[in-house]
Amino acid sequence: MGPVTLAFLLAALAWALVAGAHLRQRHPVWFWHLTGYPVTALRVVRTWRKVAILTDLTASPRPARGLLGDLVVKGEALRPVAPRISFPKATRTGLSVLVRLHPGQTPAPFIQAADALAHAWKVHAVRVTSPERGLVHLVATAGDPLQKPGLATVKPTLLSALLGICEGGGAWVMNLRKVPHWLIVGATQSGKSTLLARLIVQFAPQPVALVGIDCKGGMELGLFSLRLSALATSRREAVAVLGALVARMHQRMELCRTHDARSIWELPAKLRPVPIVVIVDELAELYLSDGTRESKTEAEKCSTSLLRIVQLGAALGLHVIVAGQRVGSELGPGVTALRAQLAGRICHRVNDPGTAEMTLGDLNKDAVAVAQSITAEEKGVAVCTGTGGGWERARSHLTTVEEAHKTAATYGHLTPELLDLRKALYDLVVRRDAGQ
Ligand SMILES: Nc1ncnc2c1ncn2[C@@H]1O[C@H](COP(=O)(O)OP(=O)(O)OP(=O)(O)O)[C@@H](O)[C@H]1O
Repeated sequence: MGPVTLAFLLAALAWALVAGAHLRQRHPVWFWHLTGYPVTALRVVRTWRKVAILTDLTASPRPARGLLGDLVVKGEALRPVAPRISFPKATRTGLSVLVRLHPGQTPAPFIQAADALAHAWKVHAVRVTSPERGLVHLVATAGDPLQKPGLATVKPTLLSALLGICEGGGAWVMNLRKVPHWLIVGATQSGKSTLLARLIVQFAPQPVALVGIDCKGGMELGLFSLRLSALATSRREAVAVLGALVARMHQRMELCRTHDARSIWELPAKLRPVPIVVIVDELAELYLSDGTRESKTEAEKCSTSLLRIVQLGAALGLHVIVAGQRVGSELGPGVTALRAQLAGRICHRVNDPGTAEMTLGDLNKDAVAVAQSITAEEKGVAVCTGTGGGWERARSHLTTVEEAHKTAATYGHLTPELLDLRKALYDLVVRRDAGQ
């Protein structure tokens, strides 16, 4: 090889490296389609049989026992057959494979083998779902898209909030018209309050009343006080606000009954009351009692009112979003009933397996395992339900204090007046000043 050819080859290599780096940064999806996908697809096809055998995903056409003269011989089948797979199809962030199950096979061993598949295919994660009987869908994500999340775009609709991005690259949306009440769980510093802030930023421009209950002295939700129709910063205030909301709920019931409507959405637009979203930061502050009669009574009142709102409120335009570090029965007898009514679940990093189990366990076992694997560095990362595919890993958009102030100032004039709630809070002040 002459020096000119060598120089040309080196220049071409250097150009390819620079172009590759540019493509990877500017057009990661193209980069994946041109480079990562072909290699990974070939790896999937080449390793499938071996991986299937090692992870017990095969079936044997012959029984694993036979007769040798008068002896029954038990042992491994000679030729285990791996289930058939489709050719891997490229997705924006990885690839997907459809597996046709052998008769007698179920998706369960595939869910257990997901980690082994991710290692064999050298991808970040493999998700297993079963879109129809006899089929298993394996979705592999090449890298972790939540490391440097961008922000997806969606058309804004009433009572829906774009929270961040899902692992599959789609938008993470909370839609209260579809799932009316939500539970957000996570250890301290896992990202709960940031998620609540994001929710308020998203609901602030909408014709929606926002009511805050932040018994940590209003430190988190107080940032948005200009856009909140009421803010309770202690449990005493929470009792008053929740009581007023229950009374308001009964008025709405009567209004619907008078107009033969089964929900506020069936009422004529000019009669329809404004939807109310109640946001509770740190549930435990409402339930825990120091043993005194007064604190027990307050906790019971909070528990009863919250439960009534989540049981009856959805059709009446009352929605509840509750955040807390734990949601176990140790907080009080009402918590388990409340949790059962909060159909939407979001689980950030947790300190103990029990909390992840309580938050997601009734939905999907492998969602629990994924929630437990969220590390302390992955702030804002959570496993969420209600995304269409059962559950998904997602990361919220980081809302800064400046953004919170700006939102409250910009949309403060849209705050609906809920005079009964304000009056309930005012009466408390009057009673306190009167020494009652
Ligand atoms: N989506 C995110 N992306 C990047 N950083 C985040 C994200 N969400 C939260 N954080 C960071 O994590 C830290 C803790 O977040 P946050 O206060 O929301 O946690 P928390 O669960 O409410 O904690 P606590 O229970 O102690 O109030 C914040 O400093 C914030 O900057």
